[in-house]
Amino acid sequence: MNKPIIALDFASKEQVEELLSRFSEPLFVKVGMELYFQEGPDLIRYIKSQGHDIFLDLKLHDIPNTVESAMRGLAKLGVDMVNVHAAGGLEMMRAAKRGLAGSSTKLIAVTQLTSTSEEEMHEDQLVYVSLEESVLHYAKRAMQAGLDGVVCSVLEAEAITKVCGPDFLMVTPGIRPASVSADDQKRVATPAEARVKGSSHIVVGRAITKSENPAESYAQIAAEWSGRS
Ligand SMILES: O=c1ccn([C@@H]2O[C@H](COP(=O)(O)O)[C@@H](O)[C@H]2O)c(=O)[nH]1
Repeated sequence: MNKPIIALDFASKEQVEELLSRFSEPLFVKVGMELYFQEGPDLIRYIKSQGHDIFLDLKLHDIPNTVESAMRGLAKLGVDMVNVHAAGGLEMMRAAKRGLAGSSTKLIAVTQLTSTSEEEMHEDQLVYVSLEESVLHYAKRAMQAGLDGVVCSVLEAEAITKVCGPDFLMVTPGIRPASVSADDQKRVATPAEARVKGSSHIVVGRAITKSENPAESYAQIAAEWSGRS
């Protein structure tokens, strides 16, 4: 069972240090735009030096040439996972993969953000299929482009496994233990539901980072995710 990925949605290295100081074991953490745009590659090197795995969640979405060059730069950071938006298209995803050639960094594609409801997808994107159909379409395109998996919600995980097989990564944010508010997330599930539906990884931010006791919340979520509680 993969470790829960903790979303370090902070604005400074000091906040990261404070959070990490509460843990004694190696973690899998996610660095997103907020933190990376403030602290940059030095922070990635710092987190690596502390022995943690990193998902660098920058969600690239641009023309193929730009994405390929950007990925060439990110490959040098030695992070464990990076991503693009599948909406950038097949050629862009292939270019992203070329940019990572020679590195062991996993490449995944965001399908539909977990903060998007079906109604919003219709209104904002003028995509008039079901949300699951749209996510499945993007998952198939990501697989066709040779990516390692997708970012999706737990609600689509079973359908993706049927089409893309059990080895295709399904990294699922929108994870909320039963007692925690959904906030801006629309497609949410508990850690136990994620295990049952076949997520390969869960991403958890506020349920840990805003908790009174982050280490305890992490331990509870990890236990539920692995089926130990
Ligand atoms: O579809 C997506 C893609 C990425 N995210 C990111 O995951 C975390 C979730 O944080 P919570 O506090 O647990 O809601 C956050 O960093 C998002 O940028 C996502 O939520 N949905």
